[in-house]
Amino acid sequence: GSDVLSSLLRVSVTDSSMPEPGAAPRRSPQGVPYSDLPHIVNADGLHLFCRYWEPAGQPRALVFIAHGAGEHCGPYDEMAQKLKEFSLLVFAHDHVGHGQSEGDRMNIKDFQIYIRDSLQHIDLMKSRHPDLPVFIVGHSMGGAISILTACERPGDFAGVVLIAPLVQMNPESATPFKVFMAKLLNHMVPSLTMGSIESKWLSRDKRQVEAYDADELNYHGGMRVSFGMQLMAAVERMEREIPSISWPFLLLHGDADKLCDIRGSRMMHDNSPSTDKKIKIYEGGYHALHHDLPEVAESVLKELTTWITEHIPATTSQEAQ
Ligand SMILES: O=C1N[C@]2(CO1)C[C@H](C(=O)N1CCC(COc3ccc(F)cc3Cl)CC1)C2
Repeated sequence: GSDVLSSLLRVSVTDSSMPEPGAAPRRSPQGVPYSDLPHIVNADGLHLFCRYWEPAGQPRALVFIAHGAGEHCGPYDEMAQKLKEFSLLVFAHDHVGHGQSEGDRMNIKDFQIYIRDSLQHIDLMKSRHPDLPVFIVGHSMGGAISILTACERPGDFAGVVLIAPLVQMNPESATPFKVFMAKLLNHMVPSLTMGSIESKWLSRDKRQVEAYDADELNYHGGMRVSFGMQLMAAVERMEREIPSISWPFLLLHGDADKLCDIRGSRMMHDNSPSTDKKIKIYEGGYHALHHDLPEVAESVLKELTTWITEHIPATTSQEAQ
């Protein structure tokens, strides 16, 4: 009847890209309007907080930094500042559910979302600097994101630097019984949380461990079973991809790492067909090498800046000179 017609007429076609007039601005988990923060909006409409470190002169290359589980891209400021000194344009974002980005804290429906969002940000920066080579630097879970991102675009990256990447499960934490129980629990209570990341294993430098524990942008809660399953799925995906990895990479791993087993890095280095690959083992090094004892952190910065700058292709104009 006419009331149905009139109610239909009242339906306003809302254009999702334009906020409703008078709609409250989208705010970060810390309450800051995204209109005041550098950000991108991912394919699910979630706002991701971004950071950019732009060199003064012409940049020589783009470097995307992928942070790990439960942390955010802020702690990479020192590394990014160093890369900026070499005229590299560094950019990063807080992955969904991390730091100042939207999304359920340290949880993800599908690990592929991290890779899709990274490619969106990389493609955005490539569109702004079409002639620059692109590198990725990834730590821990961010290393897994970096590996799977480079595998999706095998010819697109001049190089990938992996700092203690998550490649294989820690055998102690992934005994067949524990994996079986995790899968069983995932069906029954996926939101059940397991233990949280033990910060004492992050670094031998207790000031770094204290900074991590005090950083409110880090997630200090327990790890959901469902999140652990996504990490396991990513590990299985990498196992399948490694035999076809042919892009250049640098692996840095501590042999006292208790969070991401060094065997994963050794396996990747030994089994990938890439002809341009390097692994550097830090004796006694803990997980977050870039935040380990000062001499280790310094060596990591030197290794990665040297490796990246040596992997910047000479531009045709230079060759012509
Ligand atoms: O400086 C830094 N580094 C950080 C924090 O701050 C460490 C953290 C990070 O990414 N990981 C450390 C923990 C690890 C747990 O792994 C699992 C747990 C349950 C499971 F079922 C399957 C897996 Cl694979 C994943 C990788 C980033």
